[in-house]
Amino acid sequence: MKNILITNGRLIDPALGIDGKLDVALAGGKVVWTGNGHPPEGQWEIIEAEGKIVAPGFIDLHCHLRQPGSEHKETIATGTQAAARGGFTTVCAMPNTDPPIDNQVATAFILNTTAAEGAVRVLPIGCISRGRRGEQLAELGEMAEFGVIGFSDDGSSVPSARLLKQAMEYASTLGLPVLEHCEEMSLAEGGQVNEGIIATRLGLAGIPNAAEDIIVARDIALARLTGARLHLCHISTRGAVSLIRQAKAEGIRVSAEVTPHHLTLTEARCLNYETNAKVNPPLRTSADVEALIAGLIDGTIDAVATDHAPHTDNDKCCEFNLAPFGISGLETAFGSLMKLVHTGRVPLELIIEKLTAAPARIIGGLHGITGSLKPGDPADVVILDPNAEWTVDISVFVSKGRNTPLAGEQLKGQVALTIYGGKIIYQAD
Ligand SMILES: NC(=O)N[C@@H](CC(=O)O)C(=O)O
Ligand SMILES: [Zn+2]
Ligand SMILES: [Zn+2]
Repeated sequence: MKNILITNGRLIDPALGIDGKLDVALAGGKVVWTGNGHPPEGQWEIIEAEGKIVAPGFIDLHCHLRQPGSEHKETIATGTQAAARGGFTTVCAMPNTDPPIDNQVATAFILNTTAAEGAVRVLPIGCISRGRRGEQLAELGEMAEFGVIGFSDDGSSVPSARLLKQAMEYASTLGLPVLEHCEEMSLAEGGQVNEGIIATRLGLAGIPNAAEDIIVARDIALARLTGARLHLCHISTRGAVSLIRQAKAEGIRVSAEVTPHHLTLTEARCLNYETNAKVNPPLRTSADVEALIAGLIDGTIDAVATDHAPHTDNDKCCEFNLAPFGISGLETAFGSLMKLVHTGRVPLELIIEKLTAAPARIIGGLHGITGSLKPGDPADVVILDPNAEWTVDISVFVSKGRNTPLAGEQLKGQVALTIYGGKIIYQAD
């Protein structure tokens, strides 16, 4: 491995409060120095970053890698290559695979496969319930010993408040969060898109905001009761944002994430029965999008996570009703978030914080993840060109999932280079 010196870039490291022209030196898989002018003695491979931003490698709290069981949609190999292309050096894998990750052997499979084939670090999330069936608790303690960073039945909510309360009690003795997909089943059942005028025009059943708000409220009540850490996945409604804001003001241990698509797209994308815009939770209205942006800015929403949910062309090439939910998001995350920066809505430094320091805080220091570039930290770095314009070309996606409503779109802001453990793993052409 060559020693790398990244020079003349603008280093943004929100965990350390750094934003300035600083060089970064990497050796032995670690950051060894940041500073100006005089790097430590040695042989350096120079990476020129003039006009670019240098930041800690992005951390995705929520993605679907589909292995085991749906390797035709994605594998740990292809999903982590897509992560590298998106500037991510750590991704947390949701356990809704087949079989689900609900015990230590399955957890070990994810870690071993990653060690053999992964392009970036994969941190497993374990199921809350056995088989993700929502009936009995999974092997939470055993999975914790094997290194899961939290528990989730993502894909659905835990239907029983009693079971979730139990899960929270166990998770909090293990020091881990419960990550909830917020969707009240009886309200959401059969729903295809956001409930409202567009659903009516399309003749599709709707999923109302209340389906999310009800579970957010229930889960906050359980976090208040148990004192456990609750992390709310892919928040999409204005109601959820205000519930989380109140809960945080009360001192409840709740955190939340939002996806790039919920921050930048509305339900209007589903007109024309565009199945690549079919996602769970559904794309909502512009009033919801505004509330999500406000929540991101005021800290109500802690982090941005992709909820990368790859499906094959065949899966999505069908009647809207029959198409699976999900958007392939790793490769477009940064470019689409930059829309918020270029329109003056959100500062660039805040976007970087939501992709680095914030998710690192939620992971809580496990696996040595800091989301930062201080000497001694892993040499996980992303170099960004904030003004490069590019067209989303699904034919060059490295994810097997080409299911994005952004195909053909022009984005401004591109990942130029990704370094993982001191090695260059992606470089834009
Ligand atoms: N978000 C989605 O639309 N789909 C996810 C499941 C989920 O995150 O709930 C999937 O696994 O495909
Ligand atoms: Zn979900
Ligand atoms: Zn998900």
